[in-house]
Amino acid sequence: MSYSKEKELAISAVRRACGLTSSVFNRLVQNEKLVKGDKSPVTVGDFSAQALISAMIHHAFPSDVIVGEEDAADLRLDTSESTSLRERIVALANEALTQPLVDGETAEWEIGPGKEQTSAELLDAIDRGNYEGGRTGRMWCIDPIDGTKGFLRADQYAVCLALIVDSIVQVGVIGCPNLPLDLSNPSGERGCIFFAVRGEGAFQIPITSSPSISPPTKIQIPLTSDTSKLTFLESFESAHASHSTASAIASLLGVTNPPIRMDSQAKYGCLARGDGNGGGGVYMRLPVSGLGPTASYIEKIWDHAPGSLLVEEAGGIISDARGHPLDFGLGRTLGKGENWGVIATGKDVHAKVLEAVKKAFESEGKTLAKA
Ligand SMILES: Nc1ncnc2c1ncn2[C@@H]1O[C@H](COP(=O)(O)O)[C@@H](OP(=O)(O)O)[C@H]1O
Ligand SMILES: [Mg+2]
Ligand SMILES: [Mg+2]
Ligand SMILES: [Mg+2]
Repeated sequence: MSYSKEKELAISAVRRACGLTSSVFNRLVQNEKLVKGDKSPVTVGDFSAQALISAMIHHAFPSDVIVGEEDAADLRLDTSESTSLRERIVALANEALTQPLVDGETAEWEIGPGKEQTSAELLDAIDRGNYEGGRTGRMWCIDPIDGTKGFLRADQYAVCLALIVDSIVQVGVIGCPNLPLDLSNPSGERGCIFFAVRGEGAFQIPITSSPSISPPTKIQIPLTSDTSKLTFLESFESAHASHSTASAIASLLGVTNPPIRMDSQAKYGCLARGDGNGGGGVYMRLPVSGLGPTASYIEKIWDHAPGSLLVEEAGGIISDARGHPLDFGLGRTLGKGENWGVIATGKDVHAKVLEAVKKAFESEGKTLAKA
């Protein structure tokens, strides 16, 4: 099955959302940030980007369901703070929704100039992301700003969108407005969109372009069997993934390159295009405390769905610490007790990395056997 319409829609929605979030950052004021129940931050950028992407999906594929990270409950409150946030979000989402097409975009799903959505429609668009997930059917998965903490630091973040069909990711798009096109030239051009369709390879385009303007660059994880040449890609936030376990694993593999610590699924893009020192990378995400059923955090599907496809299409393997594939059919998360972290790397070294993970756990007194 070809997913060309879905791919085009996803790239167009992600590109618009990246424009929106970049402009929000430049105009962000302090009271435009909320703290969610789990103490994590959310901004007008997160809400308006989810409204935009969800509205575009609904317009193009009205019967598809959506799992989105954010919900509009806080925006529906009858307080002055809520009202002003809501007004900002509606204005931002409409500005992006009604922008004219860029070269190469198809008008089919275009909401278009003069078709502003009402506040009620946009709040409903955000809340359309409340789907509980599941094993069967077509389901879109939105992380409107992945790496909100990076976004607030003016560092890396990503707008992430995936189409999951019967629990398998078929289309994945990751927009990284602040990521250099070439990581070894940090002062060079910034802004990348990564995309993949299952069976068709992984690609990068500059955020300023579209696949029909300039041909996308095919990206690939470098082939290597020498684990000492690997570069680790880790969360910037030490509360999100254990830096110390990652460092123990790197030592066991003889790695000498310093880790790249970066927010968001931009890491999956870096892995897929071979950033580091030419020796391939490893995305390493292990819980800070506990493991499996006792892990301190349950991973969300929107934090990994597009990245997982990008890695597979670039010649990599993604699994948990036991080597089990990630299961996107368990609901909004990768499953309490079902997922044991995330490890992604090139095909040739994946098994060796898992061996090292096992050894590192044993020396921490942890076992990979299910409790
Ligand atoms: N304690 C925790 N452990 C692991 N991941 C966490 C976490 N708290 C938040 N996260 C997730 O980590 C994501 C960022 O990924 P990374 O750590 O690779 O930068 C966050 O996405 P959002 O920023 O979209 O909320 C959030 O979903
Ligand atoms: Mg969040
Ligand atoms: Mg996220
Ligand atoms: Mg997010």
